[in-house]
Amino acid sequence: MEREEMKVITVRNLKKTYRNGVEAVKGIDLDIEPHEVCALLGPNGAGKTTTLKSILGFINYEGEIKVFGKPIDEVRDRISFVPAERSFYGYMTLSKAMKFCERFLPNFDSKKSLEMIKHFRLPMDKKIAGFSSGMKTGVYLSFTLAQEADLYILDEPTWGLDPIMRDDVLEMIREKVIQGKSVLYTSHIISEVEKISDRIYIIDKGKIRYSGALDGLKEQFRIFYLPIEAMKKLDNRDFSSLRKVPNRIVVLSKDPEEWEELENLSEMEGTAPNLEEFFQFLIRGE
Ligand SMILES: Nc1ncnc2c1ncn2[C@@H]1O[C@H](COP(=O)(O)OP(=O)(O)OP(=O)(O)O)[C@@H](O)[C@H]1O
Repeated sequence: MEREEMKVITVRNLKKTYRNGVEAVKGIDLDIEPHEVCALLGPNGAGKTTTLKSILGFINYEGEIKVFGKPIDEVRDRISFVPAERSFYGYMTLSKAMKFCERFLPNFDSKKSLEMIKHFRLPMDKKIAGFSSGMKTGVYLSFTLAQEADLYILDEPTWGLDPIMRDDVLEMIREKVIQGKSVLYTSHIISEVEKISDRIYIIDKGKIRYSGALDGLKEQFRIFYLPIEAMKKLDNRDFSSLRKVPNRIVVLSKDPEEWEELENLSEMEGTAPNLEEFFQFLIRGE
């Protein structure tokens, strides 16, 4: 218990079934460590937003969630977030929304926010409802990242941004960790996750399919390309994952004892997977 209190977020057996019967999250555990960028990576509809909404206490759920060892309502002042829906400021102009933030967001740094608004080249006198999706993302980031907090929870923080702005935002996120803060964010863009995350949770169909440090992947797994005939020799074997590509079977194996045998069959050394390959295996593996 004492060790768990050291964690930034602990999620235990989180389940969420919406009223329409959709089981969006089916019993997941998360441990978000301090001073890390942790990514929740998954395809559309995987349950990422539902997980963040549960952590933020915006929806009812089953299971246990603690943030800084406490229920979320006791630590809200230490958290800043970008929500999935970017419609909160509705028909306010950006300058009016800014005044709203100055009044209601704890530890809000107006100067920093203005700098970011300038960086995103957002017009102060126009209504936010008329902004493009990338501009709306810019608005929320300009408010959220200008708030002094210990934990940043960001739902798709690069949604709609052009590649240059996207890179800038990734740097801003990384910068938070350098300053000693912690970040949990969702994404379905693998290259982004690879660039800035220390730890990843891959989620699909409401379940965690992989969790661990990004570096750990390359040490733990090997990929082998085998001729189709080799498949017979592998019958009834329980590999981490198998995929078919034209004329080849691709095997992802976590068992070092197996690697030599697979190397002989493929007549090639196994390679460490990158995140893209690994993700394809988990999500599209057979
Ligand atoms: N309010 C809701 N009512 C009913 N079903 C919902 C609701 N919100 C989400 N869902 C469903 O729950 C599942 C998980 O959705 P969620 O938004 O958590 O996924 P996601 O991983 O964030 O997806 P995306 O990357 O597309 O935003 C989906 O099947 C979705 O249709």
